[in-house]
Amino acid sequence: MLFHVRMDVRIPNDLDPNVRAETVAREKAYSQELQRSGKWPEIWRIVGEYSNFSIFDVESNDELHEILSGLPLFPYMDIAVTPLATHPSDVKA
Ligand SMILES: O=C(O)CC1=CCC(=O)O1
Repeated sequence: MLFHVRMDVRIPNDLDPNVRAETVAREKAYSQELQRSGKWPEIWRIVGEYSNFSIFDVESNDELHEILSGLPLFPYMDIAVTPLATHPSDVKA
């Protein structure tokens, strides 16, 4: 199952800088492990924003929820999920 996910990162300005750096480093490692596994095949920075567009390829809504809620930056994010279906005009389908 494919999902388009938008993540808007909203880290509070008063968060301790060491906690911020450590959380961002854990986020990168968590994300890269999922990218290597194939579950997070695309991640793109949205130009001019501390946000990304990502594609997830997972087995279920529950699996996506588990992945997203496990993001180290999850407490500091607004997340919007869009389920994707095959387009009838897609030449690859
Ligand atoms: O910087 C972001 O867009 C948030 C994020 C998600 C995965 C990652 O490494 O950073």
